[in-house]
Amino acid sequence: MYVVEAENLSFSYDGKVNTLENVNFKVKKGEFIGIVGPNGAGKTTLFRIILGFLKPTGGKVKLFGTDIKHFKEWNRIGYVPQKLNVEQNFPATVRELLSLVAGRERIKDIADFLHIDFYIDRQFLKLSGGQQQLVLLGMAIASEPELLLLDEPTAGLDIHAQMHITQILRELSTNEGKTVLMISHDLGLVLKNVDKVLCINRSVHYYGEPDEALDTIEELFGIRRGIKNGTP
Ligand SMILES: Nc1ncnc2c1ncn2[C@@H]1O[C@H](COP(=O)(O)OP(=O)(O)OP(=O)(O)O)[C@@H](O)[C@H]1O
Repeated sequence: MYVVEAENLSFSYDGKVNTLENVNFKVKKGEFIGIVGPNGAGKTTLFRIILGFLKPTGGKVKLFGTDIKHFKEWNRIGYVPQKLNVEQNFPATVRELLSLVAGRERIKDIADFLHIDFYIDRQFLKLSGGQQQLVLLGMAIASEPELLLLDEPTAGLDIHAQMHITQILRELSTNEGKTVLMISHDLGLVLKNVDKVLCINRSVHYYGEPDEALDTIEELFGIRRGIKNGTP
């Protein structure tokens, strides 16, 4: 059984233009998948479909073997948004935010695991971008979901924060068998850390091991290497 399966998945916002067209891919338990593609490629749209916010206009998506039309076990899925959309003076501390989704013991476990304990009583909005991302990840994993979706979790973070988050995602997939889907524009980070790359631009251009993904990705992004096969 696969954790996520897209079969000839298509989606259109306006009934005319397909934002996603004939998308096919399968994700096994414990896999760490990097989703890449140009701006407007349909990556976030794909997430919205997997999260049940949008319905496929063609084909289907299965979660844990069940057609999404009939899927009800949403607590098996955790979602990490790019940022928390709250008022500028939103006063909650990290602990208060975590207590919305976890009991005292679980908060302690999460804080230890993510190394966020030393700022747990600080106001969320006064934390750095990297610290905020870890808290959002903490909220998403509080209910121990089996599938985690992350929308650009390392955007705008420095190299240290990027590595910390990626290392945690690697650990969640390798050691705890969580399945992780991560949208990212950071090709270096994706190619170095994931099990498989899903390269999408309306349809799937590449789905497989990172080693062989580079040519397709460069083509898709219109990047030309200075020297290829010895010729400039
Ligand atoms: N609510 C909406 N209504 C109509 N069109 C939309 C809506 N949301 C997104 N789109 C369009 O669908 C296409 C795909 O958008 P999507 O946000 O899925 O791309 P993306 O790959 O996540 O892009 P980015 O890398 O810029 O975040 C774009 O052309 C976008 O303008």
